[in-house]
Amino acid sequence: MSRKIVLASGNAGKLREFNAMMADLGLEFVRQSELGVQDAEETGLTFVENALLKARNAAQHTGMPAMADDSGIVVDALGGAPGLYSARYAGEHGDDAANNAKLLEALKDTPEAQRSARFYCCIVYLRHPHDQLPIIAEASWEGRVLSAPSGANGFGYDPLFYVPTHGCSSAELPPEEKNRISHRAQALRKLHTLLEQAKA
Ligand SMILES: O=c1nc[nH]c2c1ncn2[C@H]1C[C@H](O)[C@@H](COP(=O)(O)OP(=O)(O)OP(=O)(O)O)O1
Ligand SMILES: [Mg+2]
Repeated sequence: MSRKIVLASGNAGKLREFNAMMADLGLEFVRQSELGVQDAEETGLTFVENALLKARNAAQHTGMPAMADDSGIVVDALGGAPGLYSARYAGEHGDDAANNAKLLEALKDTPEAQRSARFYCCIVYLRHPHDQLPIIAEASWEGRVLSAPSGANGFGYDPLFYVPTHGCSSAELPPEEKNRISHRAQALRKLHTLLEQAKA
């Protein structure tokens, strides 16, 4: 697959990670902001609906193949919250410090054994604006919420997400290791396999 893809995200952390991972997969993309595409309204009630809304918006505004990621942290003790609403959990969209503080507060009386959580990522790819057969890949990454932030890498909830397989937070992982094992890495690899199979 050779055509350039418009990446329908405004999240600098995600763009950094897609930049690193897509190069390795031979996928070439351009950020939607460089093409004047405004963010889509995320009015969906599921991750896949929101990812589809973002990808469709970018494809319709550019006429190009488009890819979008909708992701979040799903916390068992909070009935799956903040989940779909992770980016605006504390109210202001993208205020990572406020979102993390609110999550710590919400779990302040929750013992370690009940702080299980997962990052979830859904990626949608559209070949063109009218594509009726989107390619969809999803993955989750199991962990638990720490009681204090740790680490300076990554973005969003990484300082609070403990990765049991590595004994550290996802913000303490070297970026290349996170880009090998994360929900986003797993979902992108699945999408790439589906793209190859579909020769999209
Ligand atoms: O690897 C991750 N490490 C830490 N936090 C993460 C990760 N992956 C998603 N998250 C959090 C950030 C944000 O609070 C929400 C995504 O929300 P989400 O709507 O998909 O993205 P966004 O609005 O920041 O940018 P955009 O929609 O333009 O892609 O989940
Ligand atoms: Mg968003």
